[in-house]
Amino acid sequence: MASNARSEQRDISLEGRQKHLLIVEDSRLVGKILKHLASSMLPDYTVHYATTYKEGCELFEQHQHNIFAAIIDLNLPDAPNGEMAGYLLSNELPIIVLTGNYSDESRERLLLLGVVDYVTKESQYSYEHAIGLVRRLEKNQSIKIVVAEDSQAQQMFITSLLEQHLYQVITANNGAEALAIIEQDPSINLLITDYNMPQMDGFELTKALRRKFNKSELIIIGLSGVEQKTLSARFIKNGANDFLCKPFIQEEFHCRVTHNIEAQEQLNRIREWAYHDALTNLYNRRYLFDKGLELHKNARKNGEALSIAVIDIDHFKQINDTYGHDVGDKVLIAISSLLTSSLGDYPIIRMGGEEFCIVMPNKCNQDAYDIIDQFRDNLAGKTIVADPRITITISAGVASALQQSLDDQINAADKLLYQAKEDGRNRTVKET
Ligand SMILES: Nc1nc2c(ncn2[C@@H]2O[C@H](COP(=O)(O)OP(=O)(O)OP(=O)(O)O)[C@@H](O)[C@H]2O)c(=O)[nH]1
Repeated sequence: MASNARSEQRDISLEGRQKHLLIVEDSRLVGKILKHLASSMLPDYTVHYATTYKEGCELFEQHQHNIFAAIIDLNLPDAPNGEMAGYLLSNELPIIVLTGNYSDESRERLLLLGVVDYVTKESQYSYEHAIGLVRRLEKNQSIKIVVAEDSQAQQMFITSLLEQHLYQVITANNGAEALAIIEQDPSINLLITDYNMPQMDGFELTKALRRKFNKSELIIIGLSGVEQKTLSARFIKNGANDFLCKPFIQEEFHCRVTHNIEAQEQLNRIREWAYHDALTNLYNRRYLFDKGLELHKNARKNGEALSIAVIDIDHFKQINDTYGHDVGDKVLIAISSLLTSSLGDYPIIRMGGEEFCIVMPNKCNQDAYDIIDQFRDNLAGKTIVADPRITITISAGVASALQQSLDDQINAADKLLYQAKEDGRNRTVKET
């Protein structure tokens, strides 16, 4: 097992840097298109623009500690043979090269040099692709990829391709090693695995991992040789997301890796939306009955404490009736942000209307009561919305008896909340 030294070095060196992009392009028109696209697609970046090799070098020297990547024209008036690319690559800067005309030789030369990608100046899409790659590189720095491959030459080749795109790479010499690495680090996003390996082959590894991680949690790309065509289908049937036949060309490799990572990101984004309440951005009921259920099951299985608190704003209808629904919404947003800043260690769910639920693993009834009642006490009398000035109080119920289902425990907390309302509001009621 060997984590990649160059990636680690780059990660550290980029930490705290501002986002600066260097563009070196002598055509005013192309430069204008790139600057325009950068301002809309990378609004958080400062763009330095040069039209010659000399200017490009000067700008790089001035801002090199902040420059993250460069998009450069291969042939500049004062550097017709790709000298700009050579200079920036010797300074370990990721570069995307623009070229006026494609040829197999120049493609080969550029990829050998170690550029991130080359883009032919053909259409608006080419320029969008170049700018989009900068954002991709930025995200790649936090993506961890395990390469399981017993051939040292193949392992080094795949690692170098991934490094060029700034991924964090961890290598394994066989399936058993890869399995141990991934089991220890659930933040690993992707595994690229060969089939033929000592100790544990690619299929066994894929099968073992699929018992623990589904396809959106861990992407698996299998590698198979041309002489073993059926391996690819078998990889998929054993749970791999995708496969690649060796030998592959670099573009094909990057396309497959990027495509799978972007699909995973898209899925995670959709899942995030599906789990969040649109007004307050707190979790919603769907989250409660997926993740909350898991927490509840685990607590029961391990004999650990888990408390459920249900909180409700007192006389919220009066706020709506007096000031209107918009002000009511402001109050809901304000209390959600207070809940997050005070109780953000626990999942906070908007159950609907002005009712919130907090799942508190490892908290017994008294501990959970103390935390929730402290929050209630701090809130009472505090101005929650400044204009018009609004103060609120809340009532809460805290249930911790785990013999019930999650649903039953929420109902029990709801009953205690009802009692708090009955007893005069602005109070917390726990189990007796
Ligand atoms: N502004 C706003 N109001 C909402 C929203 N969802 C529900 N409500 C309102 O919340 C109010 C809830 O009122 P009630 O259930 O009568 O409760 P309450 O006035 O808080 O009284 P108690 O809970 O008994 O103290 C109703 O007026 C709903 O229309 C929302 O998303 N935004």
